[in-house]
Amino acid sequence: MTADVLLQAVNLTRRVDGKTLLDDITLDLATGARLGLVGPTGSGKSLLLRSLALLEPVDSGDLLWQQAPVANDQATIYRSQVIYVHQRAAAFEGTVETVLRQPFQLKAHRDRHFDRDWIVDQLATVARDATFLDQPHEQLSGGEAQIVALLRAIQLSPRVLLLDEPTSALDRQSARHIESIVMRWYDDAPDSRAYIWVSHDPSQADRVCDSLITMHAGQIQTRRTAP
Ligand SMILES: Nc1ncnc2c1ncn2[C@@H]1O[C@H](COP(=O)(O)OP(=O)(O)OP(=O)(O)O)[C@@H](O)[C@H]1O
Repeated sequence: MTADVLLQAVNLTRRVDGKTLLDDITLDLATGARLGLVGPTGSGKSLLLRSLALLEPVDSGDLLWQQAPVANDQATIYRSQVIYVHQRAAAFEGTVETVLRQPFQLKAHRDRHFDRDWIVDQLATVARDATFLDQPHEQLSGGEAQIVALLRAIQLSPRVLLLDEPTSALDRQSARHIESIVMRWYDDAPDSRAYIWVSHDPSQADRVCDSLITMHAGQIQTRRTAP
């Protein structure tokens, strides 16, 4: 099957206080891509991912979604297709179920409905049962909060996940749980989905990525196929 280009960054550049933080970044993300983003601390990985998620501005360059520039009035639609997952999940009030239901109150997701059975099925793959939904979110462990953050995103069926070190603060088992949720989302529709995964863990990058981009000082240094 031919891959379709979903997301394209063309010559993205970001400068702050005379320092170039992103330097002429060009990359494509096609359907089926499992792209790893690696590089030393401060090389610009998070900033790039956040720029792709429209969470940070750029000074120059273009961002294209399915070959068309992302116009200001399409940002909401774009954000429902391209979801950024932070390395530490935000804290929320209320139960896990309340937190998972919240996105459906937004205008952008009004045509969708919370699917409790689907969530319970997902939780089973990470050794949690339905009672997990009744737990207060603020009492969850870091790993559990990250599971909720991920399920909150993927229940919306995004085409692209931008995963910013989603397991860096977690123990090994929790990290594997996060990986299994992402893989399940990807494997459900690999011909229409893709992700970028920032990781400092080479064995994880080998496990979850097919190709790797290495950043250094705001630039793309190398592009290669994962071993
Ligand atoms: N909004 C911002 N305004 C100004 N400087 C920023 C901003 N975001 C990031 N930076 C700077 O840009 C550089 C790259 O930061 P970034 O967080 O993207 O690095 P990183 O490669 O993700 O690092 P790490 O692996 O430690 O997470 C750093 O010097 C950082 O201080």
